[in-house]
Amino acid sequence: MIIEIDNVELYFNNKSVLNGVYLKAEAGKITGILGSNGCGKSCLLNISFGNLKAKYSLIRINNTPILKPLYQTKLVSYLPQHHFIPNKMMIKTAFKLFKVDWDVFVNTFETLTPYKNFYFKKLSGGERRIIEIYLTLKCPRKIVFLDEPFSHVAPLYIEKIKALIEEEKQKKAIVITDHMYEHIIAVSDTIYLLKNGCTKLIDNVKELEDYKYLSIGTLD
Ligand SMILES: Nc1ncnc2c1ncn2[C@@H]1O[C@H](COP(=O)(O)OP(=O)(O)OP(=O)(O)O)[C@@H](O)[C@H]1O
Repeated sequence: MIIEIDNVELYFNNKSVLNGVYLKAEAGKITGILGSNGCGKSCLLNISFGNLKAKYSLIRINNTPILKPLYQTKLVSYLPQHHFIPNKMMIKTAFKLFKVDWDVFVNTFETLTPYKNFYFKKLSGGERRIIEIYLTLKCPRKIVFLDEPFSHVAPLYIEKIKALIEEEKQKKAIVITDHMYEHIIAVSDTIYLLKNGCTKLIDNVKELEDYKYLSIGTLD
């Protein structure tokens, strides 16, 4: 499975946000997007998922244009930047809805074992995020978009999430963005820098310094 996001143009009140985006993600690879605050990363994921309408955008899957919002195809799961599971939903209900096995989950995240019958509102922000990331990654969808999965998550859990991402990439196309650039660089097979509304394919991570995303010497 190959997904391409092409020719995206997005404006808010005549201000251009995206104007020359091309991004390709494929099963077996993790595609990372880096970029500074406000450069349009979340907008790009929302446009790709289909819940934000751009002036122009073209999504192709295996070379075939997708003319309806991607979320209507049941091919994609999406972790937005903010909590998306309702406060009043029970955790076990969410696992059932996403068709994800609770017992396998608690094998990896033992400390969350007592929470099966809790409502989401009873969890800390990070605990909630871990469950949302896990459900987004593990549910039976072929394309996964992850917007800031590492923020608000403790270092040990970040390592577990990275391992899960590596595991899931074998059968899924995963697109990921986060400001924790070291983790994005570590997991990604392909990296795009989003800058001035355009994506730039990064061949060598030192280019992240040349394009002034990172200070010179950061990666030494
Ligand atoms: N609904 C909206 N109306 C007007 N402007 C918006 C709207 N949503 C986003 N923007 C603007 O679009 C730009 C891109 O926003 P976006 O959230 O995609 O950035 P981002 O790269 O994800 O940033 P961050 O890393 O800080 O989360 C920003 O300048 C933002 O102010």
